[in-house]
Amino acid sequence: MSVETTPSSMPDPEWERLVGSFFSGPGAAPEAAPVVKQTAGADPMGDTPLTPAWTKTRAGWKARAHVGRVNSARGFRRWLRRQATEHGHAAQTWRGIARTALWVQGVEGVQVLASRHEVQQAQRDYKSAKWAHDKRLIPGTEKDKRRKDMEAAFAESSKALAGYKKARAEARTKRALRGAAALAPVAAVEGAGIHLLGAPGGLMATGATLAALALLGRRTTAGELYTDRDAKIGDGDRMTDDMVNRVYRSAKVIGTDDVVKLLSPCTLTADGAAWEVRLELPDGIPASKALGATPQLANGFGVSVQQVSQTKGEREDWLTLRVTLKVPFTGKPHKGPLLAAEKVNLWAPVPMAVSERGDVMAVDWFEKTALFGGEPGAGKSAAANNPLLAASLDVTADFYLADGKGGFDLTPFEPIAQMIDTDGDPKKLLAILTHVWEVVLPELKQTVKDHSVRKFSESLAAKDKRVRFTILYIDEWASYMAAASPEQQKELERLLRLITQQGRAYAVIVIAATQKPDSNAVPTGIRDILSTRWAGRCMTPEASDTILGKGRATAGYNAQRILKSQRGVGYLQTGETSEPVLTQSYFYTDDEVETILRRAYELRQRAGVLPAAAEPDILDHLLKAAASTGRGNVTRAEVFAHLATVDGEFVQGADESDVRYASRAGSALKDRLAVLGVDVPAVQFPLDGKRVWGWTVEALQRAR
Ligand SMILES: Nc1ncnc2c1ncn2[C@@H]1O[C@H](COP(=O)(O)OP(=O)(O)OP(=O)(O)O)[C@@H](O)[C@H]1O
Repeated sequence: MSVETTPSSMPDPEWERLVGSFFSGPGAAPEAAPVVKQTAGADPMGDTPLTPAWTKTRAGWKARAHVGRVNSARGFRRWLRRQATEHGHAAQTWRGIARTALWVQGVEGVQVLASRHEVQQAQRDYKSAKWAHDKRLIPGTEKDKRRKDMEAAFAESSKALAGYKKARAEARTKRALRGAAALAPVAAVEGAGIHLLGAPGGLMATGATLAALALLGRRTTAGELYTDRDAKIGDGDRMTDDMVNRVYRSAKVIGTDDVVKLLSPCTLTADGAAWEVRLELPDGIPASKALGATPQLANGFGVSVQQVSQTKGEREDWLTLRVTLKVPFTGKPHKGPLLAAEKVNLWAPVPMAVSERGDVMAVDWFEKTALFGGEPGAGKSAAANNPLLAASLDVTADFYLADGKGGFDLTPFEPIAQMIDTDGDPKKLLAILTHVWEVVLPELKQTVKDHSVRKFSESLAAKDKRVRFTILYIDEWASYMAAASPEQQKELERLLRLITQQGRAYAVIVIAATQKPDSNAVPTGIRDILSTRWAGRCMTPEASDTILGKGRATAGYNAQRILKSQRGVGYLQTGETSEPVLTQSYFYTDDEVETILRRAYELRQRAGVLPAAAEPDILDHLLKAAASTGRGNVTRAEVFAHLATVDGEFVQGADESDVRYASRAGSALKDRLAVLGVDVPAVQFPLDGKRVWGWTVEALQRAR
């Protein structure tokens, strides 16, 4: 049995080990983890896992104190609420006083009353016997009889009076004894308190007396005891064994007679952010049933569905239940660790996100491919930035990037990318995929062959500089498909499938991001082989399942439940078989992205691995010539004059007439533009009072 209560801020040797090999550079190395001294023999039976060693460190004590404060505040709020009910402590004390007084008074009063009644009756009988006897003119025999009756009535009355007196005396004695019995302990405690501690002792003794009275009055007149039957975490109540069972029963996860066994006590986590408990489900109830009932459980605990998380344990009947006190991930974004890293080793796992428990989620990217999905604004680009920026700081990674949306997300990567398309142009994507398939992959395969190994590895990378990572990132594949012709679509799909299937062993990391993760967005065949999945907020459970796999939503991993306010939150599934974990990705602002990429550029410049600047094409020259006029247009003569300075073909021959030169240069220009697939016919416009042929900057830019 163990309770993991290590908060994110706590030293975590596992994390230190993980990042130890990941970062390098001054200031990048994480501080050495505080040494936690093991006290030998403190736990010979090994049965005290509830007190992890870190709790004895300074930070551990601090965390405990925080938990103590949270618990006290919550306890006080609960106590205040209780005071307004008949279970309030004042009400209990009054009931205790009344009950003690009743006990002291006892039941003898009834006997006293009865004997008094008897006395009254006997006296009435005596009076009437005497009245009958005192009458005159009564014959002697009758007189004697009446006298006897009167004397008997008198004797009865005297006896009744004596009985009454005795009953009253007895009642008094018993009351006095009970009164003494009730007051003696109070007096003794008070006396001892005052004698030993003075006034504070007296106060403490009074408190003890009141507590004893409250204890006597804890049952209401109807006989009810205070219970947490309706207690809910959302109302500030603490999680209890009873509460967990009640909630699982009302959520119909277990039957009314079933009981969930708690494998650990219900504990408030060390950071005071959540209640946590490990539990065992009764026989015949699979964990998936509990995972699918999260909304009902949330209802029972009085919290929102985002606050309840259940994680399957090592066994089918084990679960870890966590109920957070606030909706998680609505605070400040998590600062990414790359800001402090001078360079990165992509062979080590890349920290991507932080889980609800504050654990760092890192992904080992070798032999991995990934799909990032979620509605617009879910945080896909921000999440995908984590592997991209990490790769940028590893000079052995080459970038092939394509953005089908034609946005600006990838523009900062342009200076370090081997090939990039930020226009959503299927022709350019085709060129990228063709290059990766026909040039990059054969070279990588050759490298593996040369070393007679099966695949790339870190040790091979140390021996041969040709062992490099290839990052192929495609944002919004669906937009490319929508713009491509049917032949292009087929070719694009074929190439992407081949690269994804064959590239894994050669460190080709294919990452796709999509707003609408259906088969149009990423072809099913390709989607199925993308091993790492990140599902941000989705419109429907079906969309969530498209990213994470069929049946995940009903099993509790439903990205539709992610709130809009939970920025950058998504289920991260790091392998085909692993369980998705709700995480919030590290977030890098635009400025931070720029800072990291500037560092990446310098790193690559020093290592001599910057991509060769692409040769300007004929359209670039036309645009340059047009820009240099400052008029927004450029004449044919000006274009030819500029081209003559950069390209020999446009130099006028010594014996070439102006007309012949214009015709030859004109057709050369037309041919060159046709090779680029660009068609920008010359137009006429007025210049210095004449009409001349040329191009406007606007038309040239449109063609680009
Ligand atoms: N991890 C995060 N932490 C905090 N805020 C985030 C996080 N991720 C994203 N955001 C916020 O959400 C906004 C949208 O993120 P992002 O551009 O990554 O979404 P997207 O899913 O890629 O959107 P689109 O599909 O339109 O490109 C960001 O500008 C940022 O403000």
